[in-house]
Amino acid sequence: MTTPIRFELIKTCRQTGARLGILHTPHGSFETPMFMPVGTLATVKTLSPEELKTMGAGVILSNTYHLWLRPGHDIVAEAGGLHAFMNWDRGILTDSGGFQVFSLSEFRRIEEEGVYFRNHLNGDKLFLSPEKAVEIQNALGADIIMAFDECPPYPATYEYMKQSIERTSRWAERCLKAHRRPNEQGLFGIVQGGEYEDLRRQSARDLVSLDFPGYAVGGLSVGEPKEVMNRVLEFTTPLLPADKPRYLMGVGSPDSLIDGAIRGIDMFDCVLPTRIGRNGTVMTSEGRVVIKNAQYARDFSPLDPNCDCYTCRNYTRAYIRHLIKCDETFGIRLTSYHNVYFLIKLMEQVRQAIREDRLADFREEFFERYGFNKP
Ligand SMILES: CCCSCc1cc(N)cc2c(=O)[nH]c(N)nc12
Ligand SMILES: [Zn+2]
Repeated sequence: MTTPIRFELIKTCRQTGARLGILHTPHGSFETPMFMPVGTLATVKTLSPEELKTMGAGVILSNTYHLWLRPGHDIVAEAGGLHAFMNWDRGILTDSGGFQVFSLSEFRRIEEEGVYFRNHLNGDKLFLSPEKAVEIQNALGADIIMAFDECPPYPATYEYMKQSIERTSRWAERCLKAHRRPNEQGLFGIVQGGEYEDLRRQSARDLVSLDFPGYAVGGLSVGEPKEVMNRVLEFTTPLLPADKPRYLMGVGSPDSLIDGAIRGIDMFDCVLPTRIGRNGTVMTSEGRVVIKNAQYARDFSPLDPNCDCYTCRNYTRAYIRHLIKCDETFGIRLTSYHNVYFLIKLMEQVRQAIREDRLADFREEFFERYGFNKP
């Protein structure tokens, strides 16, 4: 079998152990560590593919659960798959849907065969299994697809977590068997286990024995303190093969991206930049700015004086505040553009710091300026 996904390790930062790599996919090769913007319903909200390319996005995400419900994976397949449907010719990754079922739907029941739940849009009864999740992702046609997993809430008891990861491992094997396009789409396994080191080891051992082309660390960014996330990463990423890509799911604040890269993560995704952008909050090199605040009414400087994005080169805080206050769509386009650009460029700076073996120094400088070190 020719694997469609290959990770090329370029170098390791001598200061931190962070990795500089290249993720090779059927739709291009992209440097890592990378930030992947999320386009849940086949669009990164308010941004065009051309804008995403201009800012340097390589892989974007879409969502099995949402696209299954609307417009239906059969329609996307008829369009020629997600790349054709959304006019995106670079990398696409789809999540398997389990997380969204647990986070969006009520009245759910988890059984060995799969998950019974209600459609969050109309209340219809639905069932999602490892086989169905892979069937949908095979139809959507993303370059990277994810195994169907359970992401237990935080905190979860040890007993609950143990039976959950053992079922997730059985589901992972069923996903591999159900995968119909292994030469075109790389199926990643998702390590679970919460904050329990022995369960993380058990989950990683099970999944690595199945030899996936890549691995995700799941079950984080679910409300746990950042110290817990960092501790879990410290003992989990070394369990994963060094020659395979490592994807930390749902992680996206600037400090977590830097701390995740330091702990050996290559790929990140998060809805944060577009989600906070829609309520007028932006990330800048000097910390977060809530643009609606009255202090910006006569502030004719850019969102971020150290940013060269389209928004920061052409518009002022006063103008963007005005648009957001008036619910003008162009306002959230400008904040979303800047926020996605900010995280993509942050990862460029992280990669440069790895090249120069100075990621720990970069972390110190960035945290100081952003205000992460403030008590
Ligand atoms: C488009 C969204 C992708 S990431 C969603 C996500 C986010 C977080 N935080 C955890 C998980 C997880 O454990 N499993 C799965 N499948 N997905 C997760
Ligand atoms: Zn900007």
